[in-house]
Amino acid sequence: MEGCRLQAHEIACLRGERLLFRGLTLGLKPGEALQVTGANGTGKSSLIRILAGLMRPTSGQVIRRCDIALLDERPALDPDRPLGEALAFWQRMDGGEMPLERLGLDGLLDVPVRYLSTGQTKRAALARMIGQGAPVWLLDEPLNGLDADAVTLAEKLVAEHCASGGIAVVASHQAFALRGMRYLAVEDYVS
Ligand SMILES: Nc1ncnc2c1ncn2[C@@H]1O[C@H](COP(=O)(O)OP(=O)(O)OP(=O)(O)O)[C@@H](O)[C@H]1O
Repeated sequence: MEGCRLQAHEIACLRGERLLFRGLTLGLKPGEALQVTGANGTGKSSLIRILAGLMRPTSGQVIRRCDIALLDERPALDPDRPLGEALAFWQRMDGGEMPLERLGLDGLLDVPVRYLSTGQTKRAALARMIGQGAPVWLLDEPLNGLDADAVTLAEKLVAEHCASGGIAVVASHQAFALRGMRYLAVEDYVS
């Protein structure tokens, strides 16, 4: 993860008729974490999608010098398959280990994905993201639907990722406890 970098230089995002932000610059090195804050609709998810390479910035440049894993509201798990099979599909593709027991998923492997609760689905999405083994984690509202214990676990998993040289960007209007976290308020980049 040593040469890994995630940088955005003077990026702007126009969606429809609305300029969400402009002149936004950020840079993250191994071990660093950033929380993107802002009220609903200010552009947190849009920024995450731009950093992930799923959307082009209207202007400016993004530099990604390593693999990226994205966690958002779409877990990309086949709703008709049992959770174990849906995760095994990604494990074959990605090759990494998923901490199923730690995430409390080991007892749910026979349950079809569509029957999982909101929090269980989020924990499954976390497992999938971890299994990707990517140095950069982009997490869009990772705490939505999690109970207090699962919130603490998610914070711990991100802390461990950064402690081992990973990079994390967390977009959330909720508090995310992480020592050394930096903050970027999208509203500061509204024209
Ligand atoms: N495809 C689109 N075309 C036009 N406008 C869009 C599109 N997708 C999102 N928007 C608008 O862009 C704005 C920012 O959306 P975004 O999802 O990035 O905000 P957010 O800060 O993540 O919000 P929330 O906290 O509610 O998740 C919103 O006003 C939204 O309606």
